[in-house]
Order: sequence, then structure tokens, then C-alpha cells
Amino acid sequence: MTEPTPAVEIRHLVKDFKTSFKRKPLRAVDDVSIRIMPGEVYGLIGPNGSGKSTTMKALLGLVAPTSGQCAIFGKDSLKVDSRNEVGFLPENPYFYKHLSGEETLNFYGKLCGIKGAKLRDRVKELLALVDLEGASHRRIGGYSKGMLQRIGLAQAMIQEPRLVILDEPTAGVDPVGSREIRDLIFKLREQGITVFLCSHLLEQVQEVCDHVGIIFRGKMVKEGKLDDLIAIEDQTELVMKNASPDLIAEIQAMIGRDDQAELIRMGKPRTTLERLFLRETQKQESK
Ligand SMILES: Nc1ncnc2c1ncn2[C@@H]1O[C@H](COP(=O)(O)OP(=O)(O)OP(=O)(O)O)[C@@H](O)[C@H]1O
Repeated sequence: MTEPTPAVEIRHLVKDFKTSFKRKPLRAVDDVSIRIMPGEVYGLIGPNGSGKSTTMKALLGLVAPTSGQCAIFGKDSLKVDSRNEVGFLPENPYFYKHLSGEETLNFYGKLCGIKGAKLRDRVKELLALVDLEGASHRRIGGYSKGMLQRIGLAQAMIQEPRLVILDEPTAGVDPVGSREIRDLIFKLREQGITVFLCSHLLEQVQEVCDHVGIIFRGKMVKEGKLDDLIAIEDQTELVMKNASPDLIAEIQAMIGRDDQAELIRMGKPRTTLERLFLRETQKQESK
């Protein structure tokens, strides 16, 4: 069976920005490669200024790579038609404040070439998805940050994209609003939509993402399947059902008799994404 075309393929991406103060350009992204298969939810995490937004912008063809290539469903990001199947929520989305939520979605729908009854139905469907039906006639200028992010997500979904790119979808949103956005990402995943997001909220990334990349000073320092990354290599997890106290005592005794094995605790030997993140970035810091 042939492997499906990746939803996202970033190969050896390098992006330098000219700086007015220094002669040497600033390397914002340094040889980053990312591959996201259809249906995956991929989280890119990293401190401020580590190159997350620049990577996403290069993928969207909004900045030209210094070197390397980016492709969406096999189409080069520098070509306009690569954007047909992508929805994007930027870090600070700008909306016309005098328009209502519904008018905003109508506006973006028309920009994408959707018209008539199809547009009406799509707008209705999206307002329900992001739970803004009650506020659909209110001016965007009066929306809270959480509502703005949700209308932004609806905007990103207007042309039924197969890939959604979310740059800090919960930035500035309170915990309740963040949870609502997290639930929306779950819904996208259920629909088989590929999601590529970056965030500072590690706990949230851990909850929604199945693949994770840690970027630090423009370099990818760790990448892979979340479950593999947060598993502790030299430990073994033994999960038993209906084990009697005698059996547990026997297993503990067996471990005690072994020269090397040691029972650390009984439970789930997993680290957290937050600890992994801190360990990997601190390792780089001390280099
Ligand atoms: N247009 C630009 N011109 C010059 N430098 C830029 C430009 N865009 C980004 N940079 C620089 O590139 C580096 C990476 O920025 P980027 O916005 O990609 O980081 P980030 O990881 O998304 O950060 P944050 O979490 O703060 O959004 C930063 O040092 C930033 O100042």
C-alpha cells in the first residue's frame, strides 16, 4: 500500500531575516523538518521567538524560505493553489470591528468564493460549531478574546479545509475559553481534519496533540509521537486488573530478589510534556 501524501511536509527549512542593527542576519528558523500525516494533530512548542510563527508562515507561503521547501498535501507552499485546502488562524487575527460575527463569516466566505444558500448554510453550521449563534448579530468590537478566537476558528474553517493551522489559538484566553477551543480542536480531529498548532500551553498541547515538536532558537530539538516522547525509556509499566494482594506481594518479592530491577512505584511511569519541554530546552541552553 502506498503511503498517503503528507498534509504538511517541511524539509530543511531555513529562514533568515535582515536586521537593521547587525550585519549578520537573524536566523529565525534553522534547518527545521516536519512531516504531518492526514488526520494528525501536531503541536509545535517553544519559547517566545523560537521560530514557531515563522515556520507556520513559511508553510503558508507568507514568508519566502531562505532555503528548504514546504508543501501542503504535496503542493509547494510558494504556489497559490497550495492554500486551497488550508484554514489559518493567525496569532492576532484582525477583524472589522463594525461587522457582526455572522457578517464576518459571510465576508470571508465570499472571499473564498462561496455564495448563496451554500454560504448561508455554512455560516449557520460554523456559528453552531463555535457556539456563537447567540452572539452572531453582535458587533465583533464587543466580543471577548475567547469569542474572537472562536470566530477566528470559524473563519479558518469556512471553505471546509483539510488542514487547519492555528498560531497560539488560546493566547490571552481564560481557562474556560481555552477549554472551549480545546474541545473545538477535538471536534476537528473527530472530523479527520489535520491540525497544526503552536502553543505555550503545554498541558493543552499534551491533551489534544498526538505528535509534538519542540523548537528552540530556530532548531527542532525533539520531535515525535507524544506517547513515545513522554514515555520513560528505562522503566516498564505493568498494568494489572484484579491482582490480589498476595500476587502483588509475590511480584514485589521477585523484583526484590533480582540484582538489577528495582520497583520505583506502582502507577503510570510517564513524565509530563512540560517536564520534557523544560529538560530539552535547558539542555540546549547549557550547550
Ligand atoms: N518579519 C521579521 N523581521 C525580522 N525578524 C523577524 C520577523 N519575524 C520574526 N522575526 C524574528 O524571528 C524570530 C522568530 O520569531 P517567531 O515569531 O517565528 O517566533 P515564535 O516562536 O512564533 O514567538 P512567539 O511565541 O513570541 O510568537 C524572533 O527573533 C523574531 O524577532
